[in-house]
Amino acid sequence: MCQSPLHEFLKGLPKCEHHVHLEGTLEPELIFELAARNGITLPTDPVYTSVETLKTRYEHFSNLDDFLHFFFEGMVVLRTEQDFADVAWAYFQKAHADGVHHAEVFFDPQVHESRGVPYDTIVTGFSEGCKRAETELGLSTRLILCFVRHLPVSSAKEVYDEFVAHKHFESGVVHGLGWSSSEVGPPKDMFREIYASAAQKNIPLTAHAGEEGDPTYISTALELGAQRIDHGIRLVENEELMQHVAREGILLTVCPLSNVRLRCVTSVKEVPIRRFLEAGVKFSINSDDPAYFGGYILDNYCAVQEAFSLNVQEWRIIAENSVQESWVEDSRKAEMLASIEAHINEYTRMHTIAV
Ligand SMILES: Nc1ncnc2[nH]cnc12
Ligand SMILES: [Zn+2]
Repeated sequence: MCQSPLHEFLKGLPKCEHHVHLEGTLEPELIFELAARNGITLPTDPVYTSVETLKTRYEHFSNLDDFLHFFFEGMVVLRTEQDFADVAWAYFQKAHADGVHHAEVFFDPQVHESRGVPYDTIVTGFSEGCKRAETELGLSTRLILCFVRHLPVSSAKEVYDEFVAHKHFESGVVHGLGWSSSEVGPPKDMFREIYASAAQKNIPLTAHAGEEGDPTYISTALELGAQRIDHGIRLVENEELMQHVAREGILLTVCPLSNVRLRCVTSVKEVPIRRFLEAGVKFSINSDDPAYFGGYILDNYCAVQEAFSLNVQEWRIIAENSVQESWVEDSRKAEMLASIEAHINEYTRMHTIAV
C-alpha cells in the first residue's frame, strides 16, 4: 500500500481505465496454470523455471521490444475461449477492487491468429469476460481491437476484414480500433488504409504513439484519424502540437509504471503530469500491462500521487476528464460523474470534520 495520505481517497475515487492490454494482465501464476491445462511446453529459457524467476526477469526490461518478447511469449498459453474469458475475468476483478467503474480494454487478435487461434475464439472468449464483469461487478466495458506494428500490414488487413465481416462494430461486440507493439522502426503510417476505411464507418480510433517515438509519431496518428493517443508522453517535446492536443481535447492514456519499467523515463517524476495539467492536456492514468509492470491502476494513481503530491482539485480534473473522454453513452458518464462528486464531497466533509 502506498504511504500517501490520499491513499484511501484514491482507492475510492471512481476510475476509468482506457489503456490496458488484456494479454498484459496475464499473471505469471496464470501462465503456468494455463500451460498445464493446455499441455503447452513453455520456452526452455531458465526464466520460465518458476513464477519467481519470471517475475524477476520482468523487473529488468531494457526497452519496449525487450518487454514485447516476453509479452508475446506469455500469451501462447491462451488457446480456448475459456482461457480468454478467464484472463479477462481475473483482470476485471482486480480493476473492480481498485475502484474502476469503466474499462476499455485492448486485445491483439493478429498475434493469436498467427499461432492458429481462430478470430471467433479470441473475441468470444474476451467478450464473455466483459459480459461477466458487467453482470457480476456492474462495470461498463469496451473491447478495442489492436493492430500490431511488428507484423505485416497484410495480416492486419485480414483481421480487419474478419472484424468487418462479423459486423462486430455494429453489434457492439468490439467498440473501437487501436494500434500497438514496436513503435520505432515500422512505417509510422502503416495502417493508413485501414484507418481511412474505419473512419468512414465512424469507428472510434486510438493509437500507441509518443511512447518511445518522437512527437511525429503522434502527429501521424492524428493525421490518420486517431481520436485518442495511448501514452503520448513525448508530446511535451513539441509545444505547438501540445497546444493543438489541448485545444482539441484529445485524451492521452498515460501509463506511468509502464514508462518506468520500459525505461522511457527514469522515474515517475519524469512523466510530464504537471506539464499536461498546466497546458490543459486531458489525460487518464492507466496500467498498460499490469502483470508485467508491477502494478494495477491504483498503483499507478498512487505512484503519481507520490511523485507529484496532487491536490483533490487536481484529482477531480483527472477523474472527470477520464469519464468525459470515455467511449460510453452520456447516461453512463452522468452516473460516473455523480459518483466522483459524491466521493469528493464525502472526503471533503470527513476531512473538514477531522480538522
Ligand atoms: N506499452 C506498450 N507499447 C506498445 N505496445 C504494447 N503492447 C502491450 N503493451 C504495449
Ligand atoms: Zn499499451
